[in-house]
Amino acid sequence: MAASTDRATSLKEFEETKAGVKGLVDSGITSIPTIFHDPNIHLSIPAATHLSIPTVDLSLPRPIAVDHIRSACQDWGFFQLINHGIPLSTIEKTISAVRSFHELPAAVRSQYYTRAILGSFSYFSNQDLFYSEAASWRDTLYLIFGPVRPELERIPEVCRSELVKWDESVKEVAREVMGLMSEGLGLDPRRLEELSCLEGRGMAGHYYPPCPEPDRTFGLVDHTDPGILAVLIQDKIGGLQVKSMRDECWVDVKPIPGALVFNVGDLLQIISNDEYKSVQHRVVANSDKESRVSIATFFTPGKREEFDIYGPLLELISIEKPARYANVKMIEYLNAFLNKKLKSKSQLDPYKLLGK
Ligand SMILES: O=C(O)CCC(=O)C(=O)O
Ligand SMILES: [Fe+2]
Repeated sequence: MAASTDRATSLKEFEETKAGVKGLVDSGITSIPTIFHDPNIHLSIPAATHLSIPTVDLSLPRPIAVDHIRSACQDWGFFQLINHGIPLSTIEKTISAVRSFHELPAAVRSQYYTRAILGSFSYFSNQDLFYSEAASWRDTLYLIFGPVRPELERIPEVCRSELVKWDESVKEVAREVMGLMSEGLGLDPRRLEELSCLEGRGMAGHYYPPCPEPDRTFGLVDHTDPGILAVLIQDKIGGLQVKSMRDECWVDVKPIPGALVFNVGDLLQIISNDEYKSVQHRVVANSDKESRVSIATFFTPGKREEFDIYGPLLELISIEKPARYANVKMIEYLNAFLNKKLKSKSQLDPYKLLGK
């Protein structure tokens, strides 16, 4: 059989188990199937240990917090937020609810296995399984909280109340941080919120089982996030790495108990006219003996009608700083993301204006 047919068959077989990577690990495998062998793994140079992403303390006086957030968004595109008011116990409960879903018996969780994002809840392994060069060592549950209200009864009971509560908590902190980010751009604090940037919300509950050959694959290949902002919580295992813009090396995002990891998405880079940066990040395959859990909430504009267009904000454009991007039709932009492999050129490129 030709290699590509072989691969297609193996992908299909894996998909049909509906048990994800967790199912493979539970079957007792000691080596990973070839569909997971990543041809770019040699680029997986170890992270630079002397660097770390900035930490922002939200309890500092507002002008100082604005300043810290502005420089983090300009220089790193990432920061960890502490003293944000969400109790550690809430974060721990949310993480453990996602873990409980992924650790349900295979026969139970497989009933939820689907790639159809419609209907507010889905569970799958690798959103780009059929487009990517190599699969990654990760399963995901995905929820849509807005702009369309979720059908709550579709969310499995093991994690329903925790994830609904988490959506409310994360939205409130994001409201506050978007205010500071707007101010950091010299805009009215409500500017991003008025653009409906809090309304589109998707939540990915990732599960990274221990990998028997962590040198052959990734947990999540390098990518940028397409939307406005992502907010992540993670357990103590670690594995998330960010590409430093200055040194071009990978930097570990060390888990800080209770911290929220914020990162700028491609759309925020566009509307801020390159003031804030959307930066590549990835997750190495889990070499720990316990599974890793992380939960990312993605904020995108809720306005997605035919006529809803987003581009560099007029207040940020001048003769000295002309617009660097063309306008984006939101509905086309979001559809393009759903149909591409994660590891591909960022969504910014097609909108870049030449000569800038
Ligand atoms: O699991 C992580 O730490 C990162 C998740 C992430 O980057 C994503 O879902 O886009
Ligand atoms: Fe991401």
